[in-house]
Order: sequence, then C-alpha cells, then structure tokens
Amino acid sequence: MFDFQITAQSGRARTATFVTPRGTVQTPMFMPVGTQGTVKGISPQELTDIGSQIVLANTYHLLLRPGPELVAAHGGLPGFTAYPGPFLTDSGGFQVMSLGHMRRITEEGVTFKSHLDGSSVYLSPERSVEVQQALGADIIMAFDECPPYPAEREYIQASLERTVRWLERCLTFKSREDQALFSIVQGGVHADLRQQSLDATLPFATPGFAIGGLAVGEGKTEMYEAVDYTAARLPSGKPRYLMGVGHPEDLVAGIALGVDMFDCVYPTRTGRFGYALTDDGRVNMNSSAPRSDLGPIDPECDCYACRHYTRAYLAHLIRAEEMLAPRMLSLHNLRYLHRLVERARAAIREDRYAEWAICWAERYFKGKN
Ligand SMILES: C=CCOC(=O)Nc1nc2cc3[nH]c(NC)nc3cc2c(=O)[nH]1
Repeated sequence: MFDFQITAQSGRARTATFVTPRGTVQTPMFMPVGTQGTVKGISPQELTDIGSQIVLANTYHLLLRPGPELVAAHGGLPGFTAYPGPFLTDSGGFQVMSLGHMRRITEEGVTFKSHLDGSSVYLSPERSVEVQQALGADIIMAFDECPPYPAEREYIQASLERTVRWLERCLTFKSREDQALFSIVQGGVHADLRQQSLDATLPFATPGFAIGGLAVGEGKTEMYEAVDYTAARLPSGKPRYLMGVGHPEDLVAGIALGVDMFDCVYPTRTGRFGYALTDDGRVNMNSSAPRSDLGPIDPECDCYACRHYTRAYLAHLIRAEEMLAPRMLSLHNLRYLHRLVERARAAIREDRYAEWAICWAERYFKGKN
C-alpha cells in the first residue's frame, strides 16, 4: 500500500503511479478541492468523467459542519459524498489561520472561534488525526502551522520546529494503517530554514511529503526558489505535494521541478467568476466578445461544455445568472487542468517535457505583456 513507482523521467519531471486504498493514481496530478464535501456544483459522476483522481476535503470545515461523526456514520467521505475516492484531507492548520478567528496557538494546539457561529473549537495534532481518521480519507496531512506571510525569520524558525514536534505527535497518535500521513516541510522562503525543516522531517520517512508555507503572498520568484530547493531535496521515491498551487503555469513549472501533486481552488473559483482557462490564456466570459462567439470555449477541449455549448450560450447564461454557468465553467476549468497534466505526463514519457513546457508557455502567454 502507498507504493510510489516512477514510470518515466524527463529532466526533474517524472510520471509515477501511487497506490492508495481506493485506487491507483497517476502523477503528476491535479486534485480538485471539495472543501465541504463537494467540489462546488460538480457531481461525482462529472468528476470521474473529466479524469479526476484524488479529491480534497477540508478538515476545518467538516469538523465545524456537519462534524466528523456524521461522515463516519456514512463509512467516511466516499459514502457521504458518493465520490468513490481516493480522498485527501488537510489537517485544518491552514484554514484555522485563514478562517478561524480569535485564535490562540500554543505548543498544545490551536483554540479558535468558528467562523460559522463563533463557538470555541480546538485542534491539536491528536485531534486533527482523530478527525481525519473519522473522515476516512486515503491520504491525511500532518497538523502543521503555515506561517503568515510576511513573517519574521525567528517566527518561521520557531514555527517549523513546532511543526516537527506536532508531526511526531500526529504519528504517535495515528492508529489506522489504511491511511497515509504526509508530512509537511516548512521554512518560508529561507533556504537555510527549509534545510532545517528537511533535516528534521525526512527521518520520519512518511509515505509522502508536502511543501508547505508557500502560495501565501510571497512573489513567484521566491515561491519557485523555495519549491526548487525543497523538491530537489525530498526523496525521489516518494510523492511530492505542493499545497495550494495553482494556476496552469504553476503546475507546468512545478512539474518541471519534480512536484507530483497539486491542489488549488483556482479552477473552480475563477470558473464561478466567469473565467475560462484555455491554452491561449484565461478568457473573460463576462465581457462582450463571447456573446456573439458561436465557437466553443476551447475547440481542443473534450469537456461537456466544449462539446455542447457555444461561448455565446455560456455568456448568455452568465448574464442571466443561470446556475448552469458556474457549473459549466468550473467543469471546463477542471477538465483543462486535468488535460494539462495528462499532456505533461505524455511529454515526460516521450522525454521531451522541457520542449513541451516551453511551447505551452509561449502560446499561453502570447499577447500578455
Ligand atoms: C491543503 C492540504 C493540506 O495542508 C495542510 O494540512 N496544511 C497546510 N495547508 C496549506 C494550504 C495552502 N494553500 C496555500 N495557498 C493557496 N498555501 C498553503 C500552505 C499550506 C500549508 O503550509 N500547510
């Protein structure tokens, strides 16, 4: 279980298979985010049809509502959501920082006020693992702290050292053998702190490793330098997961640096706002041009929206505030990212990833400054 086998390599980019209790998945992969137990507006059948593999659910949200007990009563997330999985749950740490308020962080854990009703909630390494075990994901995440950005070097260092102590507590408490716990490397944008986090985290030899603390407002250059440094020093025989990333160009760049797994709300969120992803950049379907365009969003895309609808129809739905609009744009954007990593995997198998990535980027950024 959790066997990760590299099947092709092209530079630092690699394709691999990863065995989880609910299915063997292909990497590099993009993981749709289903925060509250649903990828907003998209049915499980549609997710399967567009090539989704692992879907994310958020521990913080499901802890607050409906509570892990109800999900456990359904046998876990697959029974609750009717998506057969595999699932990955986050540990709740990040959401507490971004959503919880009036929070107190101590060595023991984090106490915060629910953003829903202000009730006091407590998360700790042990509580986080307990909740994730009840939710029944195939991959669970260590309870970590993602430092705010910007943050003092001293804060980032103290935070990464506590995250390592929390990792040990997570692993000590963990009792289910059918769930892989991924550890999380922190250290902000400082190479020496990244190294310190690596040195302290690698000995735990978890089935996978995540690169944390990024995509929180640091510049792209700083982010990529940290990804480059960290990914190169994570074991090649384990999956590398870059959390919260990202935009199409971030996936293409991250794969080039040896990253295997990505998640981001971007495709579904920007879809709900009326933006469609294509190889020629992002199309603003709210603008006037699409209203008379009888072509599909993307003629090369095989998603339901591109096979059945013109841009004009979708633009009409957006203006009419019809609920099919955010659904179809989200569906298309998810399919776009799945197709992007499918093409990346093909390029890696042909050992031409660099050429493919440069060609993709030239077209994607053509016409942009
Ligand atoms: C979500 C997967 C599991 O993650 C955790 O359990 N903890 C965690 N989540 C993050 C999420 C992030 N999103 C972004 N940008 C949108 N940056 C992030 C950084 C972290 C992080 O350092 N830790």
